[in-house]
Amino acid sequence: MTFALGCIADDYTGASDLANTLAKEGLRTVQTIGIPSADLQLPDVDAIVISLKIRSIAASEAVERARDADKWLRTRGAAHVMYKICSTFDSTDAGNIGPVLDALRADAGQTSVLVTPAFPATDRTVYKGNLFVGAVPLNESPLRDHPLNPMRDANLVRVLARQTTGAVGLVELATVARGADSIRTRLEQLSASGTGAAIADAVFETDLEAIGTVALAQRLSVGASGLGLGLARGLIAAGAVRRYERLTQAQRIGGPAACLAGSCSSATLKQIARAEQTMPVLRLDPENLVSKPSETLRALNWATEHIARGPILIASSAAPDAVSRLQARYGREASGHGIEQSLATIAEGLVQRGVRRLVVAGGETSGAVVDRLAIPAFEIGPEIAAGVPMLRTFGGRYGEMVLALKSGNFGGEGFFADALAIMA
Ligand SMILES: Nc1ncnc2c1ncn2[C@@H]1O[C@H](COP(=O)(O)OP(=O)(O)OP(=O)(O)O)[C@@H](O)[C@H]1O
Ligand SMILES: O=C(O)[C@@H](O)C(=O)CO
Repeated sequence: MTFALGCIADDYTGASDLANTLAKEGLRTVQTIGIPSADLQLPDVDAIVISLKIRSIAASEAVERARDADKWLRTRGAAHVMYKICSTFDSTDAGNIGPVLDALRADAGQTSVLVTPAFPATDRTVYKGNLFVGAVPLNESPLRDHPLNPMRDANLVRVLARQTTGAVGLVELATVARGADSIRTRLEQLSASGTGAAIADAVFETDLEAIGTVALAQRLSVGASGLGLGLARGLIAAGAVRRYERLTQAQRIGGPAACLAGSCSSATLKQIARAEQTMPVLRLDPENLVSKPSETLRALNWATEHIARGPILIASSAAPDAVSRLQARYGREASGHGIEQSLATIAEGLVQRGVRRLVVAGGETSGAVVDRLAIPAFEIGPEIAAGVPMLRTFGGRYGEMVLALKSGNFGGEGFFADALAIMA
């Protein structure tokens, strides 16, 4: 097996977002869940995206898993590995972006690593090291109330410096806008002064193309899907990969369809409210989900009543004040993990009742669901919304299924209906 680009994603929705971008840019791409087992026959591809679930676990464990994935990719010939993080830089002062970056950088024998979460397609831009979500700095966006990693500082040089052992520098937009040579020169300066990570400003796709070109000459880069776009265009421009036309039509799979939401992002809350106008929606009791196993049974009984008549949505999602109250009572990790596992149990019950089309909202939630269903890999289908492709399972115990794993903040208000329309 040979491929041009190896990627490691810190969560599953992030992985499908990156896989979507690479496929859209013309790279034949497969998304694997964890390191592929020896007996999984992967198709011929240009890019492999290994999905890990390491965004919110202990830093030492995240480092170990990322290093194993990196080793797997390198021993199969990956000259460049991109570590995919969230476009809203989801992390805490304890990690995990910094510790993973430090470890992969040391393994790659590289001095300075380019880092950018910019992703213009979803309005994430970086200027003077500050991350903007739409028109506002990260700390003024809804991410300031994220249930697991509240983002209260928009300055990524500062944010990353608190997580890494090395110094953090900046490649300013004026430098990026002058093109690849100018970025390379700045990176060499930062490297010479021993700077371990360089946050790169980027506002437009042309900025990411220039950053991608420079990154490809190195062994490691860190960023969100915008960086993936830059790397993909760089590979095609260099003739390392021939552009492939992605499928824009999904093959029909049919059968019952369901949506599950564990994301509490403001985008997902609006999408659930909109879905209530078009499909039956069950709002779970989050307190019962954490403390009483019977809540999952209630959900599955409700689903059994409705599923034959059309798609349904089951959600644990709640507004920030309700999330805070639950966390104060049960702890942030215990409530998050408890709800994820309950939603995974509901997903498994739905699939056992014949569901083969499943939409999941939320990165951690998607991770728990996909793990419970023991899906080994996905082929990348048509795009549903920016950053969200339709995924077709590759192998696995339930046969062929289609899924959409939606990052919490992605998609328009009609996302659930949009996804179901494509996953016909
Ligand atoms: N009502 C609730 N109260 C407290 N926590 C909740 C509630 N509903 C869901 N959660 C937890 O909130 C977390 C949401 O994280 P998740 O990654 O699934 O969504 P997200 O952060 O919006 O998505 P992404 O990571 O893709 O941006 C999960 O741990 C989930 O179990
Ligand atoms: O980059 C993003 O914003 C998403 O792919 C993601 O990682 C959210 O979990």
